[in-house]
Amino acid sequence: MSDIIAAIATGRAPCAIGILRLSGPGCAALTGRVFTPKQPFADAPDRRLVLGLLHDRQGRVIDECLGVVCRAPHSYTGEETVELQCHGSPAMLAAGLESLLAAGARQAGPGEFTRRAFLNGKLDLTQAEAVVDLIDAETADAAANAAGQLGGALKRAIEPVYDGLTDLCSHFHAVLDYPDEDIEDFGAAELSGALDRAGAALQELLATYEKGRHLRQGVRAVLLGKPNAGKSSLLNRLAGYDRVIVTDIAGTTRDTVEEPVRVGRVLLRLTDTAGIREAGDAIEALGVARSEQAAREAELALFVCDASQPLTDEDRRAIEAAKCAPRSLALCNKSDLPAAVSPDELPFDTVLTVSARTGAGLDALPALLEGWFLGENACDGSLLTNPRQFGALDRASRAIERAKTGLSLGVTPDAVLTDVEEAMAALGEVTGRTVREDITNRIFERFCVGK
Ligand SMILES: Nc1nc2c(c(=O)[nH]1)N(C=O)[C@@H](CNc1ccc(C(=O)N[C@@H](CCC(=O)O)C(=O)O)cc1)CN2
Ligand SMILES: Nc1nc2c(ncn2[C@@H]2O[C@H](COP(=O)(O)OP(=O)(O)OP(=O)(O)O)[C@@H](O)[C@H]2O)c(=O)[nH]1
Ligand SMILES: [Mg+2]
Repeated sequence: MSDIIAAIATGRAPCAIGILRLSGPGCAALTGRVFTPKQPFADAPDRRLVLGLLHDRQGRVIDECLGVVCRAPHSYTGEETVELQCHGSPAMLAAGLESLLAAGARQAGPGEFTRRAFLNGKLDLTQAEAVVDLIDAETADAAANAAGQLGGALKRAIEPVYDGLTDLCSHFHAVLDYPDEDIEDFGAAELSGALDRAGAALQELLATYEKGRHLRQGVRAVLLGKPNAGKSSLLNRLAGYDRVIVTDIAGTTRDTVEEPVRVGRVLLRLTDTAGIREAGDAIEALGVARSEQAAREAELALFVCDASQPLTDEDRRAIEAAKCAPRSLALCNKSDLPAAVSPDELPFDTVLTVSARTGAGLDALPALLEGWFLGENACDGSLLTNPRQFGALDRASRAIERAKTGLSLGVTPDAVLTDVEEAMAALGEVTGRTVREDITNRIFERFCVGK
């Protein structure tokens, strides 16, 4: 039987409401020793807020707050749970927590509430991982996809594949039980059809990962150009505030600076770089080297030129660096000044004429980037976003491919079976059916305390 855990479930800054949370059999009675509504809290009606006084370890009243009991099994964790909705003073919440710990609760570890929900079958592992993704979501689309997975979207995509493979396994076991019969007698075509379906379903899911990754982690993007082109001005314009220093001195930015920037529905992890030029001193040389490194690591390069000046060799060097990224586009900046560069001089499929100073032309960027990186997805949880899940599904898919090849080459049924079982184990790691404890530990470590 599990013990009673307690934690502050809300943030560490003063705010309107702060929540203390407990889970474990008997937690209502335990809470009743420090939280006193009119009726004893242990007898409070299920899932109904009651008003009462919260006492610290010394018995002093430190808050007037609301408490609620959710009795097992109808709670988030599946156990008896209690929440105290207090005024949001971090100091008072800490004193309240201490009081609960003194009454016999234990400080909850990171993700321990959700771990209990997982262990009690309230959530599978895809849903538990969606909880962290939801908390970490940096865009509404990322939240929508995580909410879909919390609702079981990924689980529903994977379970039928797992069930299909379970059926296959029982066929193969039948084959193994009658070693004198030929595998053909067990419907080889049917077996390979089932493998094909499982493989195709996994491929479909794996193919969503690129967009899913962009949704969850954002797109690594870099601004490249010669000094004074207006890279830092563009970063500030996209960020919506003066994040980096802008001056008319060439070589203002000396090191790379990263800033998350939302462009429409796309989250860019945008890196501003030192202008690319023949370096004057050692620090500048390092800065330029870093700019070129950032370009190599980026998924999107934004080449910026000062379109009020003719192109130079420095521009051409920056163009070359930008072309190293999988996607690139050119921003012809300073459109508020008379133009000395025409867009078709630039060797990019996409050239936008913009002004960091006025913001002109930048409104074309959201639709463009959404098309490239998110596409027309519904954000309903159907996108695979998590590298761990991708890795395990990829292993499952490879194992199925091996089984298919084995079957077509006529290898022994037990060899094919080994591959199918490996695929099932990998799928089980995603849903949590067959996951090892060290893996679940690592997953729940990513959670915050109180979740
Ligand atoms: N105050 C508060 N807000 C919260 C949570 C919470 O635990 N407390 N949540 C969590 O961190 C999330 C909501 N998730 C929850 C999911 C299930 C249940 C629950 O009580 N489930 C029961 C009853 C279901 C029902 O009434 O339909 C069950 O599954 O049996 C509660 C919260 C977000 N907001
Ligand atoms: N007229 C005009 N000036 C701009 C525009 N964008 C930037 N500038 C000016 O150009 C100068 C250089 O801008 P920065 O943003 O510092 O240029 P940078 O590319 O970051 O330069 P380095 O950090 O030196 O590589 C500043 O004086 C800006 O005010 C623009 O759209 N129009
Ligand atoms: Mg700069």
